[in-house]
Amino acid sequence: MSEPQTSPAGARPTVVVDDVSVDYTVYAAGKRATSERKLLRRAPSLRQARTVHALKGVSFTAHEGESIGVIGHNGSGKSTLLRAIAGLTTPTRGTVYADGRPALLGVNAALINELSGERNVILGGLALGMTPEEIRGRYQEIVDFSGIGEAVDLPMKTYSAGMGARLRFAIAASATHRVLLVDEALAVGDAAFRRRSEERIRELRAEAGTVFLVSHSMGTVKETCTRGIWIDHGELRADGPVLDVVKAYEASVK
Ligand SMILES: Nc1ncnc2c1ncn2[C@@H]1O[C@H](COP(=O)(O)OP(=O)(O)OP(=O)(O)O)[C@@H](O)[C@H]1O
Repeated sequence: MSEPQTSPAGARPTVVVDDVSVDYTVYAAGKRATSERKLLRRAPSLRQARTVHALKGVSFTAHEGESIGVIGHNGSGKSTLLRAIAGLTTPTRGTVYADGRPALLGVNAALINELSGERNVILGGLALGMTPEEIRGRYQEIVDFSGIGEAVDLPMKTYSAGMGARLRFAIAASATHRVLLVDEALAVGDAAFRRRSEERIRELRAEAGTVFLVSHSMGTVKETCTRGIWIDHGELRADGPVLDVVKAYEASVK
């Protein structure tokens, strides 16, 4: 079960995670050292600094056409793994090799709250490397996918959390990525939106990309993914066919 998944016949590797560890330094009272200023402000309590080993020597290879569900309990290191693959977090040790620029689409994707949904579709599309023509061509499709309707003309700050997250997902899923990283985005929508998202993930996989999905919903993972990766306290606990990995994980939390 913990042996690495053998590659699908002839499929090209898209992501190689080679012995990756990520450490975070956490300061007194659980404050995170996110900026130099914060660090200086907290200087008197530096001696209370503590290291969190968020990922510990994780290795695996992903291939084109795979859809990989990343599962594990809260704080086990799943988001950190996705951020490392996207190049947003630098591993303390080890290396990530990736095909193209993996796109991380999560409920946190940076859009501007003061701007309308429409402006944000353009902004998000440009950030994902689409040309203005491509964005114009896909605009209606993105808005329809998000299901936010006429609210697209209103500033994003007037949206509910679910509406904002759906629009972010719709923008990011509209581009064709070689490697797409989805962090819990599917948890935010209603049943109809979830169905559209799952369908889109299947399409992206069929386009020979690789999809990583972090989710606490084992149903979604089983329906959407071919392979499971279980991260437990920062370590790769299991890697294999999705049904086997989900079963082992569920057995461990009972
Ligand atoms: N920027 C940061 N600074 C300090 N510690 C962090 C930071 N980001 C994450 N951590 C810590 O690293 C560990 C792994 O966090 P991570 O967010 O990767 O877990 P997760 O599996 O995605 O959790 P969840 O399921 O709750 O979203 C946790 O202990 C978390 O508190």
